[in-house]
Amino acid sequence: MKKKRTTPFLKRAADRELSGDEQACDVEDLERVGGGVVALGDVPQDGGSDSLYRLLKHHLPPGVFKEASRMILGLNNGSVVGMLPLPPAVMAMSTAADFDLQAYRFTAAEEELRAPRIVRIGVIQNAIVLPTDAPFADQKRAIMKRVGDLIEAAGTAGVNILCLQEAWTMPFAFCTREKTWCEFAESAEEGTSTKFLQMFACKFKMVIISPILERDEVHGGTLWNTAVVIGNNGNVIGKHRKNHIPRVGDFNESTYYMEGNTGHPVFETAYGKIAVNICYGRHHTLNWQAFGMNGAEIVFNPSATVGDLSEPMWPIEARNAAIANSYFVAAINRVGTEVFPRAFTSGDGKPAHKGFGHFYGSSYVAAPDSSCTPSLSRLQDGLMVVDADLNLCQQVRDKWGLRMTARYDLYANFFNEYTKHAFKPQVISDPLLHSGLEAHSL
Ligand SMILES: NC(=O)NCCC(=O)O
Repeated sequence: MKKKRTTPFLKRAADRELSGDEQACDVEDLERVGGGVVALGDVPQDGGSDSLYRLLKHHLPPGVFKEASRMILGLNNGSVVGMLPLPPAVMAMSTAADFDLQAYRFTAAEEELRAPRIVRIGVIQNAIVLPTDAPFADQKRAIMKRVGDLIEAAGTAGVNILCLQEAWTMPFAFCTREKTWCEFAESAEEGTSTKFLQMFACKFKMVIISPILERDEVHGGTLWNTAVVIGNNGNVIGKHRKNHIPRVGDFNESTYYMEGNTGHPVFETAYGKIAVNICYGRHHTLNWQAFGMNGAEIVFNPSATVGDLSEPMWPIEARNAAIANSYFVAAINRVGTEVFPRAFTSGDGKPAHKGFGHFYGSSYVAAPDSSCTPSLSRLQDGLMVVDADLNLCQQVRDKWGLRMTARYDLYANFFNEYTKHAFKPQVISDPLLHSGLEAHSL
């Protein structure tokens, strides 16, 4: 019997020498996919298939799959998105700890005056470990242990900048509106998760973005949805608080915290200029744009979102932001199904329920030239490692001129008018609509 492998393809890819033009998608064993196929219209009870990419690989003839993947992922610097070989030790870690491991590389054209600026990006997606009715301290400790194992793998893979998922230290309990979950909040600067990650940042000389539920003791213990940015020397460089708070479906986050007050900071790190657009902010194009205007070269989008609500949007929005703003985007979503002890409702007519639905993982990285990696598993914890030559940002800006043609003054004026109470929409009506003349009489 064939041995089941849950993290199939990049482990093997990294085992062998890759030719320069090798496709990023040479998947051979897709056992999970075959088992997870559902008929159109069915709602999968188990989270469904492992990934669209593996589904296609499994069902298409190889030549058709190659062409389909070129069309889906696009071309990076004129070639298919390349695979990145990883040290065998990292692959061994993914086997031992059973997480999806994928690695790719985005190149840029060689320049005469600038050396390549290659940064190794890592993203981690994970499920909670213990049931949500376990003691909070145990839940948090178990998540930190699990994520610690994944961070070790990222560090061993030589990741320079690592981002975790939104509110990574806790279940995404904001659906419940119960205040007991506020206990998971901690100080951005002094909290246990920050101290925990500072250790890894020092050990691996790695910048780490840590999205947590923040308690701001200085301002009356208020709560925020915050990303803490830890520098490669273990210092806290700064933090960003989520700008746009969802009020959709079971995402009852506005019960807990307010819209952020930190603007659109870009953090200049040893490895490049980075920013964090937290989850629901990805639906707001101006949010993406402001980070770009402040000079971000990579924007991370740590998220927590579920299938019914957003899965069709997921592959589009972060990728579109990378294209529209000529920077790299790393989109990270948690994985698994979280069930809470007490049923809740969200005022949408649905019966009281205890679950949020399936967090579909599918983390990926998109490049400014519209190319994109495949996604991590929809079902499994995962680490994606991506080399990105940041020179690509300026090259794409020079090619497409999107900043130059943006007409910011036009829009500044428009927004200025729009935000006035007396704003009148610029609508030019067909005079015949209100003239009493019927269309058929013309
Ligand atoms: N965490 C969060 O903001 N989720 C909102 C749902 C979504 O943006 O898909």
